[in-house]
Amino acid sequence: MNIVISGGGTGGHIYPALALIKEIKRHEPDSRILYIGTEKGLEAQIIPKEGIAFESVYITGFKRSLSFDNVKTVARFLKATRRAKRIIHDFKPDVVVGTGGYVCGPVVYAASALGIPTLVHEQNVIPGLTNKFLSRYTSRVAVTFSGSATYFPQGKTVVTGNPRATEVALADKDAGLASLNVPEGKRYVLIVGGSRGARAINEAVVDMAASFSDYPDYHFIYVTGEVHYEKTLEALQRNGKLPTNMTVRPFIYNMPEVLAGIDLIVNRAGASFLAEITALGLPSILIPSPYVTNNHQEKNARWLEAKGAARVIIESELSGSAMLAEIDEVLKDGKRIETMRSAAKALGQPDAATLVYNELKAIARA
Ligand SMILES: CC(=O)N[C@H]1[C@@H](OP(=O)(O)OP(=O)(O)OC[C@H]2O[C@@H](n3ccc(=O)[nH]c3=O)[C@H](O)[C@@H]2O)O[C@H](CO)[C@@H](O)[C@@H]1O
Repeated sequence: MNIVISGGGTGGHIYPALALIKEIKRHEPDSRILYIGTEKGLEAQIIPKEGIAFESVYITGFKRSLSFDNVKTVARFLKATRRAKRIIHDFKPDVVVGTGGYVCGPVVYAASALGIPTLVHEQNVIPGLTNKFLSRYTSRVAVTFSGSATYFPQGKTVVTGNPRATEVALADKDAGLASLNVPEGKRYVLIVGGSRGARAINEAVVDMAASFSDYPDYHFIYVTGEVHYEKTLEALQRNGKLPTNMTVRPFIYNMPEVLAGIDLIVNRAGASFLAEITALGLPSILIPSPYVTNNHQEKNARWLEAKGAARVIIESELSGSAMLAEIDEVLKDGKRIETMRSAAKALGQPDAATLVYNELKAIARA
């Protein structure tokens, strides 16, 4: 099966695409894959690193409010669609897939105009604008949560889960910790602010890092986000020497393996991360981003909290000490952590990638 796949802007749209590519390759090692993204999105760094062919189109997102920029965006959309049509025509895929983010708009639209079967994958409970628009033209819509099926046309919408869940469930847990060079025999806490890092979480960590050494049984793995790395490291060092039970990284490229080895995650509440956490049955402390459409991260987080899988701290109530107290409260209570683990696991969908692959087989040109 030859596939063009598009998704981008942030990791939450790119990693499900990568997980799906891995699943396709697992079944069909000879399949040809082409990824279409934008030069500005994280995909331009991540995809070529994975050895996958990458082409780009130029496109920006629509503003939800009335704005002259939207006129320019329409012009860019038309131009990007023409370019996507040329790329797709030359590559001759059997199916075209979009995993969200505005770059999918021209790519999936171009494919359906060319009569090529298409599928979009939606990671969130509340769908993004691009997927909603595209769902009118696609052959299939694959959703992560049954609750979002109501936003899409009936008859072509299927509940599959997020393909990244499968990748994480198959990950080697010892390899992740070994790659970070962390000491053995600790309780491992990963602190991360989604795929791009989060200023509020970084401030809380800078504020509390000096106290990490009061918890020698814990090892803190802290991901700042690529663009925040230098400044955050400087701020940490300004507060004194880095504690020895702390590892700081700008980004982690082998996240599935790292997630498989840790005991607790402190994070935003992006949908792909949540699919990973639940596939593994990993307890979490979630600080939803208040800066997203329809406050959807808080809805994601409250869903896990209601099932007993996660604790939630609202950003306005976040401080270094609140975060550290919550981490310690979860980790020191063996019974609580077990309950959180099984509650998270019950929500996991580890066969998601296979379900999406089966849909692709069903619609692909013979
Ligand atoms: C601010 C914003 O608009 N956020 C959205 C974005 O989040 P964001 O891009 O942060 O996405 P998620 O938190 O859902 O997922 C991040 C992905 O990046 C990976 N990762 C992250 C950090 C790292 O160092 N290494 C790494 O590999 C994670 O394993 C995961 O697969 O897309 C998600 C959905 O798709 C949405 O739910 C989020 O609301």
